[in-house]
Amino acid sequence: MACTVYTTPSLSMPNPHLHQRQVIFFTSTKRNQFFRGQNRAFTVSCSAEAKTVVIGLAADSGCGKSTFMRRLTSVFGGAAEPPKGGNPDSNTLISDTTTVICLDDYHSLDRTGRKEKGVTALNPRANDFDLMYEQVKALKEGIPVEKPIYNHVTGLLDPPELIQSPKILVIEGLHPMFDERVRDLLDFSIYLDISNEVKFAWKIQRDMAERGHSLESIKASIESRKPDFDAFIDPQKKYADAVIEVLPTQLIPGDNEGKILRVKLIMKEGSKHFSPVYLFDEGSTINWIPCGRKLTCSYPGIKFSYGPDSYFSNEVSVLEMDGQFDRLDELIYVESHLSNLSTKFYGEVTQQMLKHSDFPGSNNGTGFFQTVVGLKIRDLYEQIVAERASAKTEAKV
Ligand SMILES: Nc1ncnc2c1ncn2[C@@H]1O[C@H](COP(=O)(O)OP(=O)(O)OP(=O)(O)O)[C@@H](O)[C@H]1O
Ligand SMILES: O=C(CO)[C@H](O)[C@H](O)COP(=O)(O)O
Repeated sequence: MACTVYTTPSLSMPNPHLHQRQVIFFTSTKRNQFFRGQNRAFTVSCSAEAKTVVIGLAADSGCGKSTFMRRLTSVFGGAAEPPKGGNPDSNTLISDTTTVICLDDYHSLDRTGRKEKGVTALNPRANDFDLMYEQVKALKEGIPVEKPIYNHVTGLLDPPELIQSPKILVIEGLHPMFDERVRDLLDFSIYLDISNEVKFAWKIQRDMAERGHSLESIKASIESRKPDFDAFIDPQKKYADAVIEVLPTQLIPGDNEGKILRVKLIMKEGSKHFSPVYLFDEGSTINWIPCGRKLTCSYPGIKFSYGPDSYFSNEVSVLEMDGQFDRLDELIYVESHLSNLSTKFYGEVTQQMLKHSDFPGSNNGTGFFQTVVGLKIRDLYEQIVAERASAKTEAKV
């Protein structure tokens, strides 16, 4: 961290007069403090450099954040695990390059507190945005923090855990783009926009099949969260650099089963370090049905679309896939028609998809576009690192 040190000639002086400045590298976490040394007083004033690349991932609960995180960390290599020897109910996942923190840890009200006050976890009143901002900022500047833990098993706030500043920090949860101060710390932001019909289908699949909840309780839970979801979570999508929107298919008229999906990757134009992926010809409007000799498709087939559009008054490029793959190895045919994928070798998207074929959404646009966004994030990270390295070299010359 680069800091300016102001020194005084002697401690005996009233109102220390700052007369000397020099820039040093200071590793203490004690910033902007007044220190007394041997016959000298020091005031350390730091304008800390960003060290960590910060990514925000917003979505409602049960909308695929964990799955997306697993795909992202896999792109960087290495497995993501909870902090070693820590709280077994920690929500944090750490790999060699990335640390994923769950913003549920900034709930200021525990489950009982929320019940007493009649607010949901989606309501800003149930969350501590000041602490979220302070800690994300500190981590971005390379300073470790003691982050609280929200325990989803007990519904209580557990003692904090120590989080070291990683190369890439992902903040995932309900509100990564809600608070302007936190939003400004993000180098890239993603919103997973799951339509109500699909969210319902996924919730039924998980909460009924895997958690034994009744259909009525799932419906009631979705309904009770909806007003706060509409007020506080959904509006964040206008800030996202990339939105993955998941809708029911249009290939089967009237389908509301939520099994075959139409998925849009909405990519903001002009975001720093991010250039949208395109199909065939950048900026053109394209409809493509790739089924035939090179891609096996069963009913109802696969349709891709690509083109420019406007999203909350921002210029965007939209890539859409409706339908699902029968054979994942044939995805290479689709991949070879896409450009600007930021892959390191031919077929890397297909390789990633095959590696995680057991993850939800691997046969459709959800898994495909999550993988593509993961590769774009790796590219963004590498660009930022390269820029910093060249800035340092220039500063030395
Ligand atoms: N792409 C997908 N296709 C089909 N189902 C999916 C997909 N992504 C997620 N799901 C379903 O939603 C469930 C939740 O996914 P995941 O754990 O990734 O979401 P989450 O947002 O992290 O959830 P939570 O916040 O509740 O922990 C999965 O178990 C699966 O049933
Ligand atoms: O929306 C959520 C974020 O994932 C959860 O509902 C919120 O964190 C409260 O958790 P719990 O239901 O375990 O008390």
